[in-house]
Amino acid sequence: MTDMITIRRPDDWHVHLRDGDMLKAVAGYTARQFARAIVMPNLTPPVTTMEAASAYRDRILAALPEGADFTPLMTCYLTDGADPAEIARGHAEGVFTACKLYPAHATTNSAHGVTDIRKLTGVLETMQRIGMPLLIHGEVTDRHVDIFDREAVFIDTILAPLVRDYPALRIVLEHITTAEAAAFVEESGPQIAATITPQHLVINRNAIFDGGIRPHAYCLPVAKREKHRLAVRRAAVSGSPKFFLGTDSAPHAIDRKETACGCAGIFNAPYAIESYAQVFEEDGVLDRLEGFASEHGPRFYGLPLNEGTITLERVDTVVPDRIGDGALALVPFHAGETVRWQFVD
Ligand SMILES: NC(=O)N[C@@H](CC(=O)O)C(=O)O
Ligand SMILES: [Zn+2]
Ligand SMILES: [Zn+2]
Repeated sequence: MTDMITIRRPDDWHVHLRDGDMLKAVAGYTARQFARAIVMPNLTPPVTTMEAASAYRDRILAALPEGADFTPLMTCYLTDGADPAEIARGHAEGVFTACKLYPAHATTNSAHGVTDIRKLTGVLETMQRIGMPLLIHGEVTDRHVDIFDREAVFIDTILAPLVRDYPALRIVLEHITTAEAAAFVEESGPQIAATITPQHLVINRNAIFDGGIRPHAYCLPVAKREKHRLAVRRAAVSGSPKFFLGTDSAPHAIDRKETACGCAGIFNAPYAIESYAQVFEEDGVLDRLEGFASEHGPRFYGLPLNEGTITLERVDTVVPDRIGDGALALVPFHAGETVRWQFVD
């Protein structure tokens, strides 16, 4: 007897699809499992205008495999000079679903990010007024702050005051990694939510140093101590509508990962839903996977739930060491491991 689960088709509320040949190589993995995805704007140059976002959306649609049923939801990369009028117009015309705040130099391609949140006053007032979500990479960039503390310090010094100053602003704290982040979101009002990646449910910081340095386990925010993984995991499986699926799948070519100064990012798109399903099963709440993967996100964003379904079969699946060829070969999350589920369709 096979064991199957069928859930409403999920969405990915945080993904990096990249551009050019890499986009063509990875888009199909996300489009296969997810009906929609919030596409991160950290290209070079970043996506800061309606024109750039529309053109990028067209390139994504053109990169999809024949017959794919997938809607990219575009985001506007905030800079110090971001224009409230352009953002409001982009939102009204359905080009921008949300804006993305990268503190300058916090992560990959964030050099044009925001140097001081006070520069965004007009933008944040506008977003609050029109109900447009602000998505945040929540880490301070002060190099004197220990890298494992940068998320918690961001919450204390930037996010908590931001929530106080803009009490109706809808905020998603992206890819949370700490007990402090989970608690902050849980204790905030319904306008504050968080996305959670598969890797932050599965690995702690030991994985980055397991018998040697492991570049494919390195992403930002960096994985933390075990107690933080457990707290993030409790939040994900709790059934709270404030926590939802966002893979942060972030492909980088192997030679950019396996080098003296390797890029941050884990490519998890090919087995994303399997990875989440395994977590919910291990915690005895497979019945809550659908809420996390397919319901909490659209409800937060005020979008309709997807109509279709996906089916997963409980069958051991070996994740390959590499996916793709040549310069576009990538090492997926769980490479060489066995996951206990398989996405069927
Ligand atoms: N998560 C990562 O480690 N990397 C992301 C950027 C980001 O989401 O911070 C990337 O674009 O590579
Ligand atoms: Zn980020
Ligand atoms: Zn990301």
